[in-house]
Amino acid sequence: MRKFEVIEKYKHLNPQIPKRATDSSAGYDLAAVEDVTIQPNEIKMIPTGLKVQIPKTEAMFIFARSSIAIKKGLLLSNGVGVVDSDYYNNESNEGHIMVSLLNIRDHEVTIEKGERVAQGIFLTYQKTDDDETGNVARLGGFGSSGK
Ligand SMILES: O=c1ccn([C@H]2C[C@H](O)[C@@H](COP(=O)(O)OP(=O)(O)OP(=O)(O)O)O2)c(=O)[nH]1
Repeated sequence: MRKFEVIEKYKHLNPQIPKRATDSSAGYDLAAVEDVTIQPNEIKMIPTGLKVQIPKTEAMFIFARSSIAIKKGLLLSNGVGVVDSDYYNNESNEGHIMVSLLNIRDHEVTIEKGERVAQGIFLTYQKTDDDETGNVARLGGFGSSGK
């Protein structure tokens, strides 16, 4: 199953289900679910109001949209985001997909509700021959696996 869904507590804001721009576009455009203002040199997490079901053998990678960097001076602060399949419905934030942006301009920049800030691409990943991770389950959201 590969499917975007709305996070319960954001239903009233009516988040857009991501779409691809053309038939050959690889990325599903991810939009902000509410207005967010980012100060110079500040990193802000942009809520999408969405979660995503992903097959176990895949992850969704969050890549930049070129236009957001060129027009607004916003970069993905983490380079590329990785959304793991077991992030979906985790107990701390239900699997909320966030886009982490850094403002490199010398003035504040506002992202408006519905503005597309990044793109999600589904890719398969490989395991090493001697991988022994086994059945370790994710408990929470960001940073939880290292706690
Ligand atoms: O841009 C991002 C990056 C991550 N995530 C979510 C999905 C991912 O499954 C989870 C954990 O991300 P990651 O593994 O990159 O963070 P970590 O700092 O290594 O935390 P953890 O210990 O939870 O893996 O956070 C996002 O929503 N957006």
